[in-house]
Amino acid sequence: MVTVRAPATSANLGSGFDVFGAALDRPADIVRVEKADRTTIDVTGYGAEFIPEDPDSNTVGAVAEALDAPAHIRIDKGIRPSSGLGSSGASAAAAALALNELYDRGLSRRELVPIAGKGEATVSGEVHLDNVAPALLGGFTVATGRDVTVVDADIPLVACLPEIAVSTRDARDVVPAGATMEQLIYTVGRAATLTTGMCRNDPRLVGKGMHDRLVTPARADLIAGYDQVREAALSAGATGVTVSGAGPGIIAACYPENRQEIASAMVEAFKDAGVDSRAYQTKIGRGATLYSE
Ligand SMILES: Nc1ncnc2c1ncn2[C@@H]1O[C@H](COP(=O)(O)OP(=O)(O)O)[C@@H](O)[C@H]1O
Ligand SMILES: N[C@@H](CCOP(=O)(O)O)C(=O)O
Repeated sequence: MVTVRAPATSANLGSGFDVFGAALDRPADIVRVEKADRTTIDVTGYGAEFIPEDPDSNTVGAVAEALDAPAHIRIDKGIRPSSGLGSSGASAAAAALALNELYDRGLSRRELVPIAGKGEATVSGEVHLDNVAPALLGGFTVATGRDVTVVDADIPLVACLPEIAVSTRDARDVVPAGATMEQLIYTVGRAATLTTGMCRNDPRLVGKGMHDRLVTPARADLIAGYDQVREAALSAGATGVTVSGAGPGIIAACYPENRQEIASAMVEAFKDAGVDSRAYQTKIGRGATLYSE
């Protein structure tokens, strides 16, 4: 049996749609695999009742098929599905690493990124590697085509998850079809600022670089209370706040001393908007961890 813990991830980080991603220290999914004649899946944990166990519909099924690695796969969800915290991608990344080990396929973590991406695409509709790359490789990742650059950044974060479900597939439908030159110049400036901040471990630059005028406004409209929660986090000391992945999670960058206050402020602001939520005080963390038995 092989067991893997794969972390939640926050994709886009505002200015890096479909490119930027960050592994979060917590929460995480745990995936256990055992060899079998055909693939079967059991799901337990947070939101398990909303996750299909049919291999054709669960992200881990396509991974097992791509690796020609049939297995009994047990998924213990620590990351709620339809969260914007890379829940479906975390299971796919964990399964890729676990099955590669179980069947001794000898692929590197980088080689597993597109395989896990195939699994994730079964639910989101299109391949985007900005969840599975950080889930496998850790840190802050820049995924362009098959090239992934990793920065082992150390940035404190708060991820606040409201009791609203937004599927990545639906949230991709509201992405604008094009951009003006002015919007492109703004986005490049912010993305470069964010990347510099990650390389320097500078929460101020990371927060500044999270601002986005292109994709985020349309997605924010799908999250009740977004503007109030963003304002509350900024007032409590966040250096930047944006939609996490496709939402409804909201991610804030900060200095360590403000993290607790920001988490409370975000939960309070959601409550004022009539929405229950849960805040994770976290930071950029490592990629999936492998445990063999
Ligand atoms: N292993 C899995 N973990 C989480 N969600 C899964 C899994 N397999 C299939 N799904 C489906 O994927 C959808 C959630 O994925 P997605 O919309 O991309 O959100 P998230 O940001 O949580 O990854 C849900 O419809 C869920 O049922
Ligand atoms: N780049 C994707 C990321 C989706 O992340 P998720 O955590 O919501 O699955 C997108 O923005 O659609």
